Amino acid sequence: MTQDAATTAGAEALCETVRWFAQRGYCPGTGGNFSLRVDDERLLITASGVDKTALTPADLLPMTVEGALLSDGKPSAETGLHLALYQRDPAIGAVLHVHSIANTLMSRIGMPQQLRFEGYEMQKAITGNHTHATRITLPVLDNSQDMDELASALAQRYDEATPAYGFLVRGHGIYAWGADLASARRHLEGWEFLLACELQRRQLENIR
Ligand SMILES: CSCCC(=O)C(=O)COP(=O)(O)O
Ligand SMILES: [Zn+2]
Repeated sequence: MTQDAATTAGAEALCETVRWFAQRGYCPGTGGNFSLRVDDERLLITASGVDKTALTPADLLPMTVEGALLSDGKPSAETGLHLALYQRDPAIGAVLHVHSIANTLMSRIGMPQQLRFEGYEMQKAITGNHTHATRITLPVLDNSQDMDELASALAQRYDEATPAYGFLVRGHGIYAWGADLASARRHLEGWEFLLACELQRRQLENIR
């Protein structure tokens, strides 16, 4: 597929964002997957199993929002979740998924259905939040190797996930999205900071 200038620029920007996270340890063992909406019908998504620390546009595959692959290659094993989000909300412009120690552990300790955050200035990184003095919630879905099952669990909890612009998958990682790449990245950085703070606070305060 030949790409127009906007798609080429979007691919470069997505790769820069992926490398930024990966080089900071958010994508160990090729973990994580990333996508960017190109227009109403098409998106770019990372190929499966590639090293995210050195990602280039050649590692991005074009596909339709309905799931038809538009080039050769094997798209992310978690493509189904990305598609479910783009299909659910045409305003979603980018979806980012990473694996960190904080997001993996925080979804397991006490097996929560959601995590609550209160009192952190960083809460303002999540669109719609203007103060630390409120409580925000991040839903936790049980992990599954069946993307249809995960997508249907997400559909049932979508109203909870909407204001969070994200959700955790238990023992697995976090998904975050936004209207564009910059806001998706801000949401992901914000949630990762909040999760790392809470994990460390629990350790320091001996909370289970
Ligand atoms: C080695 S991590 C296991 C797979 C995973 O959870 C992930 O995010 C990466 O899968 P992909 O097919 O997108 O490379
Ligand atoms: Zn994953």
